[in-house]
Amino acid sequence: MSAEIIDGKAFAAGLRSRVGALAGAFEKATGRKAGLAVVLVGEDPASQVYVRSKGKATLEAGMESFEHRLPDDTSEADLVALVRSLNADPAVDGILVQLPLPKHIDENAVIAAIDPDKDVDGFHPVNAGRLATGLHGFVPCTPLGCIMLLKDRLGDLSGLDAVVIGRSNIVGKPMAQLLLKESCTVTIAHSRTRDLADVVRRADIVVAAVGRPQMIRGDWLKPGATVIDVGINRIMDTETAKGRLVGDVDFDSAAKVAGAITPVPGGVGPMTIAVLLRNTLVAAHRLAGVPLAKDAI
Ligand SMILES: NC(=O)C1=CN([C@@H]2O[C@H](COP(=O)(O)OP(=O)(O)OC[C@H]3O[C@@H](n4cnc5c(N)ncnc54)[C@H](OP(=O)(O)O)[C@@H]3O)[C@@H](O)[C@H]2O)C=CC1
Ligand SMILES: Nc1nc(=O)c2c([nH]1)NC[C@@H]1CN(c3ccc(C(=O)N[C@@H](CCC(=O)O)C(=O)O)cc3)C=[N+]21
Repeated sequence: MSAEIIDGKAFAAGLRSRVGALAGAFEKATGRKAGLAVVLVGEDPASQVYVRSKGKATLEAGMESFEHRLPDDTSEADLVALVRSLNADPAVDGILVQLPLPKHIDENAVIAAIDPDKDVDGFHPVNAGRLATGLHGFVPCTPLGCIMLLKDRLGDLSGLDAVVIGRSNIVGKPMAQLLLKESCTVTIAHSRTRDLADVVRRADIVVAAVGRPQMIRGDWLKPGATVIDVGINRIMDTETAKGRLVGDVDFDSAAKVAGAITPVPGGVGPMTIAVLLRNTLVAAHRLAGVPLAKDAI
């Protein structure tokens, strides 16, 4: 058996073009473009790549992109002051502060300073609380992108056994909340989980968000399972002696057992950016008081 490859890149391209069309309609209705502000502190090369691709995608969708690059030694107070000025800026609908931040800055303090109604990452405790209690709010981009791919492939997820590996605030926990909302039976595994292989073997849906290259192997999977690989790990390829990107799942062995699997790259990553644009467009409509049909995107 060989798994179907879930083409996140193609799905994300479709989502981006739908967002683009609605962004055009928003501009016509309001006379201004929806705007996303991205804040990057420091020179981390991976973060710089992400921020550049977010900016490019924002412009391509017909939205305004505001990039703020701050030096590594920026103080927490200065960063919070910038966030507050973006909260107050009527041209800015969405605010994203790229993580991780330098060690001397308290990430929670910065996230808490973001206006929850501009928090398109969905990281603010108010939005986490809204998700946990079933209220409308912003949902973190990566988990929301994963749910879109799962529903596209499986339709109704109700009653399925789902295992999420990882319990971070930005991926694992909101992912589990979303699967619960879809009426899956959800298990959250983490570094203290005993016999992870045994937990994974029960699952119809496996979401891997660990940060350990190729950790989840094909022989752990239930045959036919749907595997969503969130991991982004840069490793050195021993054969070519070049760096390459791999997920948290050992793709080759998993693809022999799974029913469907997302690749890395080209799976969840592109969805994260497309959902970010979607969330920004939703924020713009709410802030401008322009209605957007519930299932428009
Ligand atoms: N595609 C995309 O758009 C995105 C990809 N990522 C990628 O997803 C991965 C996870 O990111 P993130 O959630 O931020 O990472 P974190 O490091 O915040 O969390 C990792 C989680 O994995 C758990 N874990 C670590 N080791 C093991 C183990 N041996 N067995 C089981 N669980 C383990 C940890 O458990 P514990 O809590 O016990 O420490 C923790 O809950 C990374 O590769 C990251 O690069 C992240 C964001 C977006
Ligand atoms: N405030 C904040 N919000 C985030 O959403 C956020 C963040 N901080 N910090 C870092 C992580 C990581 N992340 C990714 C986004 C896109 C790809 C992506 O597009 N990946 C491509 C490959 C890109 C490459 O080649 O490097 C792919 O998987 O195909 C990956 C990872 C968002 N994150």
